[in-house]
Amino acid sequence: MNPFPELKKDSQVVVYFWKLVNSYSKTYIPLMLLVALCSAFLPFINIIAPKYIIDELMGEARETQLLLWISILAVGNAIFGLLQSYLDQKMEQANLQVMDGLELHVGKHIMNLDFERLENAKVLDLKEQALSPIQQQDVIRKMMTSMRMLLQTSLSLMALTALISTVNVGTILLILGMILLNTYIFKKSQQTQFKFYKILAPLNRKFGYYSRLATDFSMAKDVRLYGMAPIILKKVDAYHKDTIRGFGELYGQVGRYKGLTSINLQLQMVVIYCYMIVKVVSGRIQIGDFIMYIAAANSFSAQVSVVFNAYVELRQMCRYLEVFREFESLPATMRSGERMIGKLTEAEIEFRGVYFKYAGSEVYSLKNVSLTIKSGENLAVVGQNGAGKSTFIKLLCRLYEPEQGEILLNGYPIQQYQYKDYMKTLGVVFQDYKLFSFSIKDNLSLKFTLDAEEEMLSMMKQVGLEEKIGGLEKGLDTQVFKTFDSEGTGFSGGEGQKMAMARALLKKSPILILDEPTAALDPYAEYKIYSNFNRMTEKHTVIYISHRLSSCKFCDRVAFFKEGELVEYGHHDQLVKNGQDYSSMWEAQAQYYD
Ligand SMILES: Nc1ncnc2c1ncn2[C@@H]1O[C@H](COP(=O)(O)OP(=O)(O)OP(=O)(O)O)[C@@H](O)[C@H]1O
Repeated sequence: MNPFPELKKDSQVVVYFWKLVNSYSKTYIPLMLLVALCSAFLPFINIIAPKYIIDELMGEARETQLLLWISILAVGNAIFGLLQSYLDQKMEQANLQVMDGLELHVGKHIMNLDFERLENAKVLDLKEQALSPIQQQDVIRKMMTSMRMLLQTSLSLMALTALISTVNVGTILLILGMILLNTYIFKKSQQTQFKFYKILAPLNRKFGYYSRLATDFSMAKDVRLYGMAPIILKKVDAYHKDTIRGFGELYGQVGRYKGLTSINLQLQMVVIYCYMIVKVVSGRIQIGDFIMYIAAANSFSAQVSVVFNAYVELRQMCRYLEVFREFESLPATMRSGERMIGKLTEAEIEFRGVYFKYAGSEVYSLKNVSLTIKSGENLAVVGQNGAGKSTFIKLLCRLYEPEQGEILLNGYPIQQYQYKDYMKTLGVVFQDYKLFSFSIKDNLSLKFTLDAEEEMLSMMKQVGLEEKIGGLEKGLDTQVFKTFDSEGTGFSGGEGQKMAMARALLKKSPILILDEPTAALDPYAEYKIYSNFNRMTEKHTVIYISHRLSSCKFCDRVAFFKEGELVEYGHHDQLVKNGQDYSSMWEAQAQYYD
């Protein structure tokens, strides 16, 4: 049997995390080494000093010698104790620093993950399996502690082996044999826990979702109006039953393993005591030696157990952390090119024979789409629900990659540009835009300068939020929502949409994409926005999706999508004249405006 299976793989995991830990706290590892050194040599005072005290008591009983050994015992323990508690407290601080750093590390990784992966159940389960051991089971700290225990006990063991060998090498072999057995039992118990945990991860993800349903304010309306509480509670109850049953089985098994380990240890001590008593009775060792060897054997046994258990635990932690590395190394399918964009004044977009279908879907959501949007042009994208309009936008925003064909910006495929640079060229308002619980200023996402504040206020006026902001005591510094500030402000659907529009316009990107930008606006606000629209967007190439065809009139071109295909393309008047689907849709809407 190979006692060190997969040593190479584990060492790589350990080295990777050591580096990671070190990058977040420079003191963590040196402190850990110092604690290990202190803890390795502390047991010796308590093993050796009592022997000399007893020898002295059994012999000449000199007061000075007795006092000396008792002082060594007391002062040594006190110094080590103080030092250890000081180091432990420093370690706690360093540990907090590391944990915060890792949270940040994980957060950054998730924010940079391909968007497409965030809707893949397997990736989401992997994410749960990777993150929950770090966030909830303290795996990194356990790994580092195992490393420390390995180091400190190895040092202790070297010294203890030398000490015990002076009485009998066989004692060491006996202890080692018993401990190997215990280690095997410990390993089994660890494997049982790991298997259970893997089964639990997807269940936990579901439970997390159900809990959010119950507590998330944004869901509260639907939950109440559709009487969803019993369904949610039923699902939570089923989850609880499953997990309680699973934990019951797990604890039963782990308990049996612990019982076996304890029986083993008692047996081992009985054998050692008998052996040492025989030695004392036959006059081969003194009482002082008996006490010292028993203490040394006890300590040796405990330390070897710690070494093996620390090794098994370290390997087990590596299993958890491997999953984290697997998650972290999910390849980015989004290519980022080398081409820089710089400050663009012109932005011409071209779709060339683009095909796309969503992962797991048989049907193409976009089929052979080709069109060119000239720099500064306004394009309206229209079509029935599910026609492919948002997909067209998502591909342009690089949330997904086309399966066939190309999308070009100023003549170069968009994948050839540096990803971050490309993102700067887009100002987007999605249908499900989000406002954050930050100040209005932060929501508008500009670095604060005096000019920027004036610019923001002027934009607020253009989008029709002037009165709203003017009525707020703290103006642009007011918090959005009341999550962290009871004086925070809420936004109606239409006001929120105006904020999202202002944010996109303030980004001053050459391309502006608006997905139903006025769906939540009242007719007066919509009229106001549209009468300003051409002036507000004159420097942009604009693409916007709308179901209100009246708004297509002021656009340079209209692209009409049907079942993923671009079936009509041209100016509004021309498409109305053509008498096809667009014109039918126009007439259907126009009758409500007559
Ligand atoms: N994430 C997804 N996974 C699988 N299929 C999707 C996904 N998103 C959209 N689809 C499908 O792709 C097709 C095009 O959807 P898309 O959202 O682009 O339509 P749309 O024209 O924007 O519709 P709407 O007017 O309702 O917003 C639809 O058949 C839709 O069901």
